[in-house]
Amino acid sequence: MWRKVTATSFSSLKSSVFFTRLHLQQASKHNAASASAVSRFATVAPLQEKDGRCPFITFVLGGPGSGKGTQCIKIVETFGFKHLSAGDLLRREMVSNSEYGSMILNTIKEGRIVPSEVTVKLILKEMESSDNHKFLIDGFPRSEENRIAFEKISGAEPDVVLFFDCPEDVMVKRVLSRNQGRIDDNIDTIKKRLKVFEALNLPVIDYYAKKGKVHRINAVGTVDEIFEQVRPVFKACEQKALNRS
Ligand SMILES: Nc1ncnc2c1ncn2[C@@H]1O[C@H](COP(=O)(O)OP(=O)(O)OP(=O)(O)O)[C@@H](O)[C@H]1O
Ligand SMILES: Nc1ccn([C@H]2C[C@H](O)[C@@H](COP(=O)(O)O)O2)c(=O)n1
Ligand SMILES: [Mg+2]
Repeated sequence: MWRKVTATSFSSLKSSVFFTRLHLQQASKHNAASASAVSRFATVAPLQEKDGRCPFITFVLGGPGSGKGTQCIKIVETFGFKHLSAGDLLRREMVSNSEYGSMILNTIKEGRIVPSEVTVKLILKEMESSDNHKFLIDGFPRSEENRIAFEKISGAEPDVVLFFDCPEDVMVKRVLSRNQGRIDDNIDTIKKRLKVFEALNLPVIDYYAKKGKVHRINAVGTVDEIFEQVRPVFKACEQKALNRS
């Protein structure tokens, strides 16, 4: 069965090495927001077992341009996971005539984070409709609001958290040369995304680090060099993922 989890108080995070005054200000705003976001989820069902198996969940985290999507492609090829990029799901929703379209567009353009109510629904819908039971959830949770909403609604927590740790100058260079026509790949939005990453995403990584779930990957190097750090993480849990029941 799924492990049931409960939300964590922000006070337990205050001693973290990652924490700064900015984190705490942002975190308390998001803590208040998360309570109301979670209350709007009454219609979304918790994740269920499929064919007698519980999903094996990996959260893939790291700053903008740290190489999450690139490494996810290699993990899918090598280990047969289903890749769900929260950013891609939101971009797809944005262009699909959704009632949330303009809100998502403006939020992404501003480098901010879309309310969990929207993102968690999109992720859970994809998980429910997939035949796979091994998931890479890329770019999620981006904030404590995301994390708490996902854990409460799905009734699950990740088995593994990958953290692609990359210096800002490398991330900026990669994003500016990405050339995929993304509305947020410009220097002004990147600066905002980096601030949001530090203020809201590092606390999530810290939370899971304290639970012993984080595998830190040095994200500087060639794609293949980086994958050689990723490979043993999945090798080590291959049996666990296969035998999940
Ligand atoms: N190790 C690497 N060396 C050089 N370039 C890389 C490396 N990994 C990824 N890139 C390139 O950097 C850009 C950003 O990579 P990617 O899209 O995988 O990052 P991301 O973490 O998913 O970013 P975002 O959060 O903005 O979606 C892409 O153009 C990709 O081809
Ligand atoms: N959990 C998430 C993930 C993504 N977004 C928005 C904000 C991001 O800047 C944008 C692009 O995501 P990426 O492709 O870089 O992973 O999508 C969000 O609001 N919440
Ligand atoms: Mg990406």
